[in-house]
Amino acid sequence: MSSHPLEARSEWLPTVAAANCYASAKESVDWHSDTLTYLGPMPTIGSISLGAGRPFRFQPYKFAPLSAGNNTNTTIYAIHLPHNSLLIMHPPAQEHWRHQVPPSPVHPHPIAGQARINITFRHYRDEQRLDTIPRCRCGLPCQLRSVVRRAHNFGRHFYCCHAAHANQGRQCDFFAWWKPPTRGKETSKTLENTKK
Ligand SMILES: O=C(O)CCC(=O)C(=O)O
Ligand SMILES: [Fe+2]
Repeated sequence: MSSHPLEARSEWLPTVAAANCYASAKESVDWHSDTLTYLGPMPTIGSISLGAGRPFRFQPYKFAPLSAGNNTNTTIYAIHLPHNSLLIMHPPAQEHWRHQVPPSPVHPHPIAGQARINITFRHYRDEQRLDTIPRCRCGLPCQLRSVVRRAHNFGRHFYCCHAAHANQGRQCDFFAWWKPPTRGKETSKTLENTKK
């Protein structure tokens, strides 16, 4: 059941499982929010941990609204992810928070030892497809993100150029606010070039 107006209206049915293998305690994932391009705004992500236990850290963005028990936006929270555990990142986990798996001591597993496998289950939304996502001036599909570094428009979703990773660091200045699909029509139109 969706509870946020921007969440997918359809039932959460994972269409993608993405696996990460951390061979040892040295392997880590730095601070980030998960890319929203195919998930759409306000996704729910299920995350299974297998093998060595590792800490998982999360921290609200500076301008995220404070909630009860969240005293300052610099607080870093850590939870232990043991073997065979399920972590569910509910909305607005990606828009208001960032997360990481730091390089830190592991709780070894009797068979896997230091190794940990993480599988995230993600629901790619019907309307967030390669043929509906806008293309930037480089001619490549855009990335969907939300505003995280400014108080103004905090949390608002936008498309931007994602060419740099495939284009030797070069990218264009394409910008377009994400617009919810009109009811009954699974399209993602955008409001191009309005100010951020
Ligand atoms: O390994 C984990 O528990 C999290 C990995 C992660 O953040 C990701 O794949 O986006
Ligand atoms: Fe992540």
